[in-house]
Amino acid sequence: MRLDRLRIQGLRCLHEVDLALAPGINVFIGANGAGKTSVLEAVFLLSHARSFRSGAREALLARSASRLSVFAELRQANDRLLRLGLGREGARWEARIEGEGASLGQLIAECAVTCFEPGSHALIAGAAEERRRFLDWGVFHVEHGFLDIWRRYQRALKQRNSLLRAGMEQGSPLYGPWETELSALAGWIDSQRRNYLERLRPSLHACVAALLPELGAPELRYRRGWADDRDLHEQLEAQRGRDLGRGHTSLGAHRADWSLAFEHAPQREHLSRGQEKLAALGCMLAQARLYADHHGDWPVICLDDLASELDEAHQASVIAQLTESGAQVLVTGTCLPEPLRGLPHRMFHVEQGQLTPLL
Ligand SMILES: Nc1ncnc2c1ncn2[C@@H]1O[C@H](COP(=O)(O)OP(=O)(O)OP(=O)(O)O)[C@@H](O)[C@H]1O
Repeated sequence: MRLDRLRIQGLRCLHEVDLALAPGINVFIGANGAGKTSVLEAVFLLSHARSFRSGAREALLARSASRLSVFAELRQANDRLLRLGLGREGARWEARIEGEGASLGQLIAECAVTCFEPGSHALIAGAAEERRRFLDWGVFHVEHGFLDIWRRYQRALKQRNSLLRAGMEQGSPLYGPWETELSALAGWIDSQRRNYLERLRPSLHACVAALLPELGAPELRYRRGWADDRDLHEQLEAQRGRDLGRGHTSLGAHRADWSLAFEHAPQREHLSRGQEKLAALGCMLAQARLYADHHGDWPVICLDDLASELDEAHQASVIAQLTESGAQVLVTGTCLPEPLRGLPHRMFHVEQGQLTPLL
């Protein structure tokens, strides 16, 4: 899929931006703080309804604006053109598809964006939440019902946590229904996640090994969030006493995690920061490739500050993979990354939130 047109209003320093994008490579060049990453942030919002940057959602809204919005004309496989919009006024997101109100789930089902940025190494070295998000984004695009089940799971979890925080005694019958619900939903979530990881495994091996051949074969490991030998319902009941002390539910699908280990770097601590980044990028490219296999359409690929994240050989390897795939690519930098010289691309100069196409 590709963005033919992108309009951004009231996002950080981007007050009013309207761009016609090239189907292939688009490069955004400008000084620090010019607004390059914010363009990628806008694109990412359409497919995740959140930013890839940490920090409060309120910070996305330009200081002088009361509303932020992102609008895109998205061309999908088979040349279908979709008009998508996402706006935020106050604390609420509002999605639109073809001018009609839509749920966030409907919006993100239509638009797929993968973004590699300076914080991406967190996928390898950061908290488990980052990896669960990655995994669940992939699962959602194979099985859209996932979002609904995940929300129901979160509601049941909240209820059990409220009982724990209220100090409800271990033997209370109030726990039972929530534990039954959690256990049934977690079982479904776990099986979807396993299926997805099994499908991801071959492209993950190929993409990660292509970027990090020196580390040998990668191995994908998954933990579902509760012990393998008994069902969750039983474990939750047995765990009530300890959970009461902690004030939250310590077992379940919200505790799942996955990791990558390498033949020549069996522990995460064996990876350099650059290798963490490359491993994260490999995972993202693998996910994008699996998406393309499933939907017949590559996600839009964003590469923030590519030249300062990767050495030139790795930049060239990524660009070669993406050029071959035919994916639309949005790259930012303070200058044109060396491997892009000589390749067809559209370039935009970014300065104080203003974008100018360069010929
Ligand atoms: N809520 C906001 N309202 C107005 N301006 C903001 C807001 N949040 C951030 N900014 C400004 O918007 C700009 C955003 O910069 P962005 O991170 O997109 O720049 P960049 O070109 O990617 O920079 P770098 O090369 O340093 O990474 C910065 O100048 C920042 O100070």
